[in-house]
Amino acid sequence: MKKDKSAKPVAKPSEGLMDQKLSRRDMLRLTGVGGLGLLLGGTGAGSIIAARKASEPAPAALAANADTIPFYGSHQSGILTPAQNFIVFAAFDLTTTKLAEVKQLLEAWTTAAAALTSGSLIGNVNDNPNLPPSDTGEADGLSPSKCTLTFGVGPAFFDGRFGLASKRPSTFADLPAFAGDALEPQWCGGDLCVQACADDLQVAFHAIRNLARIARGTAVLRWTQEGFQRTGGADPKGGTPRNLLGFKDGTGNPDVTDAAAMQEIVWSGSGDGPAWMNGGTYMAVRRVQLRVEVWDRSPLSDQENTFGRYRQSGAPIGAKDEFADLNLEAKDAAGRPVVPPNSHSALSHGDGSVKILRRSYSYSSGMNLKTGQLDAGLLFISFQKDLVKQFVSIQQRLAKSDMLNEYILHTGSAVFACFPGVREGGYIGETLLG
Ligand SMILES: C=CC1=C(C)c2cc3[nH]c(cc4nc(cc5[nH]c(cc1n2)c(C)c5CCC(=O)O)C(CCC(=O)O)=C4C)c(C)c3C=C
Ligand SMILES: [Fe+2]
Repeated sequence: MKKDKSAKPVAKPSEGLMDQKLSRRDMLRLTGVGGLGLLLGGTGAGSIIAARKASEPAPAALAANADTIPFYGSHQSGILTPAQNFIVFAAFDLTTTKLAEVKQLLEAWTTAAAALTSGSLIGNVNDNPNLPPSDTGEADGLSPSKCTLTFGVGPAFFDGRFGLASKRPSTFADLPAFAGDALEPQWCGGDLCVQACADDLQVAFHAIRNLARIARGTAVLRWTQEGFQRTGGADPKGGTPRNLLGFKDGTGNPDVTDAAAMQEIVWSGSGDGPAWMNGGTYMAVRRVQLRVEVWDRSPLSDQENTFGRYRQSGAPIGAKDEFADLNLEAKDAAGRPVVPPNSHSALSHGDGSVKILRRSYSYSSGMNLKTGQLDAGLLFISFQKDLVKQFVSIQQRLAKSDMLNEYILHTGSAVFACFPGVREGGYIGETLLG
């Protein structure tokens, strides 16, 4: 992570608050005024924005670096972006009831996100010995690591607090209860979400930590979950990653380079809902615990029948190639379906007309001290233009009769409307709040 040259004080030394000697009491007073005032002795948004001089390159201009994913664009990054190695997912609750403060937060997050994804330090107070640095520092010297930050709002955002009830997309609501759900409130919901993905866990953690810090006084963390896939270093060929049940996971995903397919499956367009979501998408998040100990005692043939795919190759049962089409009509010599109808692949595929874009990560959160079992699983994330027609219809089929249900437990659930992309000079959520 490079030092942002503009991190020097904008004011002349004798003029700026940042250059005055401050007593410990002054500092406590300044840092106690809430997140957006933290670091800054004033509006957080204003001071963060002051961190980059107009003459210096905007973060998008730095995107030439192969390690940088552009932050600005017509869609948010972190959706079609090939999955990076790590995720730190964070859901936030707003503590303010003032819409102006929410807007101020999203403006401050925009400036911070542009810096975080381009590898710059946040803010202009990083070398004043008398103030807490505006960037927490753990990513100093690290590359941007393809960091993406994806922002969304939950259905609760449209309750009475901010006068935005009329802007709620008509079908945007918490997911219905599904058979077998074992949801725990600590892994559910949120007014806002930030999905931080990067090829380095410390870079992704740093992003969430600093966004949470900036939010102080306006929003608080509600829940977080870290996740991982195999790294590019361990799998330089970049094959389909395997989940913690040992199976390739992502094979049947639609092609993200097919713009027409993405328009059909992922992006909300004109006529699909409110204009403020044009170019946005809806995210479903499910924290799914895996009963790995039970799975590990199951014979290979049971495991393969459960997914309807071979473990080694990832090919559908009866086929050789990982990417062969699922043939759900094929029968064996005894007239039985080759791919079990209650297998995960058969049920999630259905008749093939309803698709979603999955972008999940494995997680490992230690162990259950009572049972001695691992708390490991899948942070399932999917993007779709219509949660009800796409995610809910598939999950209803799975919840009813998926053979995989014996080995999984859905413990967390949330949905978010992910805004369209941010234009340079604009801010996250501008189409809704502007
Ligand atoms: C409601 C949506 C889905 C949930 C929840 C879900 C959970 C889940 N999935 C796996 C592992 C695999 N899923 C696979 C395919 C697959 N899964 C879904 C949907 C949900 N999965 C879809 C739409 C598909 C693709 C179907 C198709 O059209 O081919 C596979 C097979 C390989 C692949 O295509 O990725 C695996 C493996 C787990 C472990 C899990 C919850 C813990
Ligand atoms: Fe699946």
